[in-house]
Amino acid sequence: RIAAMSTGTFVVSQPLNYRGGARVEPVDASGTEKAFEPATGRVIATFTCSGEKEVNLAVQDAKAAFKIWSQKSGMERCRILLEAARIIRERRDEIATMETINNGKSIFEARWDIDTSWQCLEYYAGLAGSMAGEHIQLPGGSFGYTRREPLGVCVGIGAWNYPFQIACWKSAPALACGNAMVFKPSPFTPVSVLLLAEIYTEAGVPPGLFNVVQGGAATGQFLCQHRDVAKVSFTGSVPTGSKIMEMSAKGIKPVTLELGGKSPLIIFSDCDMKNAVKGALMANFLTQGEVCCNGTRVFVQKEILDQFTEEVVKQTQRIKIGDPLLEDTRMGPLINRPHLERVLGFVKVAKEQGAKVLCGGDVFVPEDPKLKDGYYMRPCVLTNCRDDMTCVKEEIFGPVMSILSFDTEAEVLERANDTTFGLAAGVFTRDIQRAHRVVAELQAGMCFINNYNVSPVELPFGGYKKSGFGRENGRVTIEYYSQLKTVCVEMGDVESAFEHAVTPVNNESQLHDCGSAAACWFRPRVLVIQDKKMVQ
Ligand SMILES: NC(=O)c1ccc[n+]([C@@H]2O[C@H](COP(=O)([O-])OP(=O)(O)OC[C@H]3O[C@@H](n4cnc5c(N)ncnc54)[C@H](O)[C@@H]3O)[C@@H](O)[C@H]2O)c1
Ligand SMILES: O=CCc1c[nH]cn1
Repeated sequence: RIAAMSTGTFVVSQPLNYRGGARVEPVDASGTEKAFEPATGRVIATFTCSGEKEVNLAVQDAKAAFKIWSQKSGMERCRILLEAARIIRERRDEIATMETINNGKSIFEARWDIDTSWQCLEYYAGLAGSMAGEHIQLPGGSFGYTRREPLGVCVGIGAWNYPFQIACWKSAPALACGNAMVFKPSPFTPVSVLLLAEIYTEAGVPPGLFNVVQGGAATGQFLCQHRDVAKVSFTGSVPTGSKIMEMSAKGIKPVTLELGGKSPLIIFSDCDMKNAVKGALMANFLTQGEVCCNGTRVFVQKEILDQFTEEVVKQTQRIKIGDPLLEDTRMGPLINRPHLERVLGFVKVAKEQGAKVLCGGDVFVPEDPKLKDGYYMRPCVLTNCRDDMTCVKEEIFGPVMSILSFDTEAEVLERANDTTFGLAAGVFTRDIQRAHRVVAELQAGMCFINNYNVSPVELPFGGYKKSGFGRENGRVTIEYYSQLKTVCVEMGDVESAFEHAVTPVNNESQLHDCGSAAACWFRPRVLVIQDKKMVQ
């Protein structure tokens, strides 16, 4: 039904909270918010932000569902996640349409996002059945083993640039590990995550396992401070990430922080020029440049600066801007008017600081009259940039590429790393040794060689430095949504320290000859106390 929609027609008619397996209106409020269709500037939803009582109910439902879900075997969870992945795949166009309407990204790109969403569910479904601990042999037939157990109720808080995908990248590993989740999307993009909640229910997760609360900072704070929340996974800006970490620290809750960036893309003169130009566009203009890992500082080796710049400008000017639901559109509107103004402000400051605008950087008004109140701008390429300029130092989160030139590998590495961020980095070169040498030196969590902004779900994604910590995707993320329990099993008798005086152990062979696990651990301490030579 939604897939058949055209821009300017959709309005939200159902509640946007999801609790106990159904859409609900929140029982209390912490204000209201409006969601827009960026393509037209129309309001598509006015909704109530969840208050403390609603957050409590969502966590309570999640807690109850956790009891059921965490008792299932990995294979049982796997089957349900695979079914959810199948439904997402089947409804790909409908979900992508919803994402495009509420976020503004082109439908062409939104379909890619939905693909990396169901792929993520499939990937963690596959891992669910193989989550396992270790068995460790101890002396005298005693042994230990470890159990990888879920954490409990996890909170996911998302940004507005990849609303459906972020919800999947957080919930898939969380649910695969046996956790429940309460998810809060950005108030700018409250809509598509409801489709995910319904799909999980249809696929067979227990009611309450995946709940959605809506709202901004206040709702987010209730979630982070809730005593029954075991973990917070956050995607958003550095300042908010810092507050999330502070709140979580008070409750000793582990956090995953997926934050912002100002990533370098290094183009050496021996690169394949065609691919390097394509890579630079991929690194800067997906989702109107509103991508955390974008390579917005494009360092180009002097010998090819003019040729590269000319080609990048030519390709950038060819990007079709307009109605994001049209098949041939490749750049839609930015998320909202304040953000558009902010991005245009960065271009203005760049010019004032001496940068040269080679193309774009201004408002774009589409011919279609229904789009006249949308938030469009032309993608921008800046040259004459210096490392100390605002456009080169700060995350713009819009379609603005800064080109910088360099001479040597050592020089570019130093400049590329001279940032407090460390999310991503890229290098284009035909020299295989240089490629690996350079990425080994780059201070970034996600590095690309001869490509940029591809997101295979098998690979961990996350930042260094102020871009955050913890990872999404890849096998390692299982560790961020589970905890390890160690079980020590005594097969002999308990050897108590208090039953009789312990004879000092005099040599190595005696130490290893002890009959029980406990004896092995306690005797060396006695040895330290009794053997004067050792304490001296
Ligand atoms: N590293 C990544 O994977 C990744 C992905 C997407 C976006 N981002 C980053 O996100 C930023 C843009 O997103 P944004 O503008 O939505 O970020 P934001 O930090 O303003 O908001 C992110 C989320 O946090 C919530 N929030 C705000 N204040 C809060 C508080 N005090 N307590 C709890 N929750 C709170 C918001 O409502 C929203 O849901 C950019 O910096 C971008 O780089 C990072
Ligand atoms: O915006 C940054 C990259 C990303 C996409 N989905 C989650 N993170």
